[in-house]
Amino acid sequence: MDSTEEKNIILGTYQILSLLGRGTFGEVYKVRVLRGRYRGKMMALKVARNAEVLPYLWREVQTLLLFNHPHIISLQSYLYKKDRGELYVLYELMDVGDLKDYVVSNGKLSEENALKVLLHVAKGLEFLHSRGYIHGDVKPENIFGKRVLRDVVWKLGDFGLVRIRGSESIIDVKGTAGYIAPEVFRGEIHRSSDIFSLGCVLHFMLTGRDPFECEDRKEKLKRNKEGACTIEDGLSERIKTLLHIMLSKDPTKRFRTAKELIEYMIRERLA
Ligand SMILES: Nc1ncnc2c1ncn2[C@@H]1O[C@H](COP(=O)(O)OP(=O)(O)OP(=O)(O)O)[C@@H](O)[C@H]1O
Repeated sequence: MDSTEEKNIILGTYQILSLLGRGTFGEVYKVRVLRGRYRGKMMALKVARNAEVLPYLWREVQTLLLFNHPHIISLQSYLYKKDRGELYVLYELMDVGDLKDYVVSNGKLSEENALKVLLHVAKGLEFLHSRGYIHGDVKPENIFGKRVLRDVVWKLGDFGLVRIRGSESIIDVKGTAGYIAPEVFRGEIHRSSDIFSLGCVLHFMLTGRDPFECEDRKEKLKRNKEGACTIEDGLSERIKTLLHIMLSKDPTKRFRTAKELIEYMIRERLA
């Protein structure tokens, strides 16, 4: 560590203000940019050191560089320090944090708020889907909020498992139990697999639990593989109908893409 880093300055450019969190890649810091194009701005800097997961972060970097959308987290720049085996990635700061923490701290969302978040994320996904990409890891931890005036804008992040449609004949099962579409366990993935995961996110926002929740982890995984979800009682009929479509075991019975979901939401006055 050089002397500038001792003063909490990374690469002579980013002043660390706080630690936002730790993930499998390394740490994410809230930083103030001290020079260059973004001078004076607060941003999120990911410092990735774990060699095993670097390829996933590279995939995210390569994908995000191509994307510019109000509901997809934006990547400002990156730097690879080959000698140290470290990748530094600068993102826009999502000051509300992720949706998982948001629901855990604020409690379940009202239907109106949950539908608002759903629409924001669906718009980000629509952009991806229309370009032939599948996100592959839609879950509350990968959805981030940012305060804009008095409102919160929600964006899709974490593109480490992104895929181009049809690029792999057999796929590995990655993701988080509770949010994986059942066909993914059979080595199949479609854009509608993201719709299934987003349905699980909607269930989580409204009830505080994913639709496969149970004490026993093995049993939960089994239920997820079988697509045996339990939709909690107490939700309105229109939400239950929406969840039944999104969480359908058969991928062809779901919305095929996020565009179809948005069209349905508009038609049914859910958006
Ligand atoms: N742009 C951002 N703005 C604000 N907070 C962020 C941002 N990116 C990540 N974080 C926070 O930093 C922490 C670590 O995030 P990170 O994305 O590195 O985890 P991860 O390694 O991807 O997670 P996982 O281990 O599930 O893959 C999380 O708490 C997350 O909410």
